[in-house]
Amino acid sequence: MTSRLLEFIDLQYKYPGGREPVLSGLSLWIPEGKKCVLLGRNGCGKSTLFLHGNGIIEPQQGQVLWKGKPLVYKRAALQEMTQKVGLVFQDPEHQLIASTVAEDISYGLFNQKLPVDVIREKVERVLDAFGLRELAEAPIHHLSLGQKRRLALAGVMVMEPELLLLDEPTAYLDRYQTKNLLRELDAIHRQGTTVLMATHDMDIAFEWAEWICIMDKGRLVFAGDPQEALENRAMLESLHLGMPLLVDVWEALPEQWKRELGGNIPRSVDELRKMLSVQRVW
Ligand SMILES: Nc1ncnc2c1ncn2[C@@H]1O[C@H](COP(=O)(O)OP(=O)(O)OP(=O)(O)O)[C@@H](O)[C@H]1O
Repeated sequence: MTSRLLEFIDLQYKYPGGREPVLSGLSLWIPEGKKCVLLGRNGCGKSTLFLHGNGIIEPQQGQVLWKGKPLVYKRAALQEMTQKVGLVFQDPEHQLIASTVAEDISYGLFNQKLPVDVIREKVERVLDAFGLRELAEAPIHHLSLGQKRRLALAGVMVMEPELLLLDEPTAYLDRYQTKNLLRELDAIHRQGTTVLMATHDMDIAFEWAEWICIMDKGRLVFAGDPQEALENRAMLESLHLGMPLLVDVWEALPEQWKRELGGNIPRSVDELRKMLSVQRVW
């Protein structure tokens, strides 16, 4: 049975001065070891939920559980949570605090009071893993947005979190950068980290995720695997999420081809290409 790594139970949250609650009875859980996507339109509360995920925001009502145990809202326990649950903000400017790349990556490790040689070794590893070696001494304000985003992810991954929360990581990335990021996330996932990405992009969700959660108006409206989400076409369209492009392509294929291909919508263009070449339909 899949275990629940992080679980939100009946969360309610209204920002001070806000008219409506942003989260109104939201319950969802993140299955351990899966690549998960959180979908929902602008302003439905995805970022607010993420801020509950590692204890930055304390629920006004409801509970957050980590491996079945309620979060403890005390300094030491929260510091531990920010190590276990890495949060990458949508805007890297909200995340980067030190003056150079290497300093920024090491910041959390110094907070953990690790020995200097251990810190140095971890920073070196992450500089290589994220292709930041040549920028190690660069001032942060010299970096491009794409480099800042890469650095924000590196600064979180150096803490070796068990769960990685990414808030719209593909916003403002071109197709090439998006593909690279998804490849990086696959590598992170293969090394044992559970990943949850907030996005509006159905194509990414369908191609990449193993588990999809959909929020609307501060509540969960769907949780399940991507194929199951596609069976709820009316729901996806009513939430203005639309269908992945591959579904439209699939639907345009002749009925006989679809039958010969086994009736399952391919998850990526590569998969479609493979199916078509195996079946020799073109
Ligand atoms: N600090 C804040 N103070 C007051 N209201 C806020 C604050 N942060 C967010 N909100 C409001 O809460 C609602 C939910 O915002 P949130 O950023 O959680 O949604 P989201 O689903 O992540 O949106 P997006 O997809 O556009 O990033 C919005 O109406 C937003 O204006």
